[in-house]
Amino acid sequence: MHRYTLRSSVQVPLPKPDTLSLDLDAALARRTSIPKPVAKPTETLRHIWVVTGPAGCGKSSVASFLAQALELPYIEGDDYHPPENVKKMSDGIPLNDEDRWGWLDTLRQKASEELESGAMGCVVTCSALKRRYRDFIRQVGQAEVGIVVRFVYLRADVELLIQRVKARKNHFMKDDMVRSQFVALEEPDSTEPDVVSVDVSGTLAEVQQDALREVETRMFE
Ligand SMILES: Nc1ncnc2c1ncn2[C@@H]1O[C@H](COP(=O)(O)OP(=O)(O)O)[C@@H](O)[C@H]1O
Ligand SMILES: O=C(O)[C@H](O)[C@@H](O)[C@H](O)[C@H](O)COP(=O)(O)O
Repeated sequence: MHRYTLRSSVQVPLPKPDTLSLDLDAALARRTSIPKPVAKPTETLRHIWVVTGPAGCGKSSVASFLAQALELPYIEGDDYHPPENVKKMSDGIPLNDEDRWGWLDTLRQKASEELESGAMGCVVTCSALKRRYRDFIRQVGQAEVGIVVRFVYLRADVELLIQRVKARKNHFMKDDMVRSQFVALEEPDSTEPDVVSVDVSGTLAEVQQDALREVETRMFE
């Protein structure tokens, strides 16, 4: 488990009145034995980790793992689509920009709310297929000091994701939608340095560990 805290939680027990000593040496020794918290400037940063990529790339499977490992709240993007979007996707019709803006806005609001209510960060799933969608989510970090938005892009080829979505049960998004996701996709490149890219062709356990390693590396940058 990994925790990152805003302030040092070092607890120094106060001596009870009857054990107070007037011996100066002992008092000094006691003082110098108190560990001083080491303040890292980045400890005040709180991250919104947005796990992105086309349908079937493993957003939910990886993000829920990250949230658990990092002890952060988890926001499942698919839970916040309005019914019209779910109906459209269930009918095999890809969403367009207009369908997505309200949903993206809801997700970034939910993420901000988690931080406002005291969370040290949160993990969100959102396909965020296009650069402008990612830029829209980035605005949360630009609006407030101490909040950092970072993206984990789960990278795979289309055929692999068709297979994975085909095998997935009980989801409104079916495999016939995967190609349209790749048509819409604008893969992040080096012009988006806040994106970490993780190859998802390995087993789920491998991908989860790779993603966690990448996130941990950047947590205190
Ligand atoms: N690395 C992986 N290897 C094998 N199966 C995977 C892997 N990642 C995810 N899956 C499976 O693929 C399906 C899609 O994963 P999911 O997490 O729902 O993706 P997304 O949320 O991006 O649509 C699920 O059935 C999941 O169990
Ligand atoms: O689990 C999935 O299959 C995907 O997450 C899927 O539900 C969809 O990608 C998005 O929720 C929104 O749709 P767009 O990707 O078209 O924006």
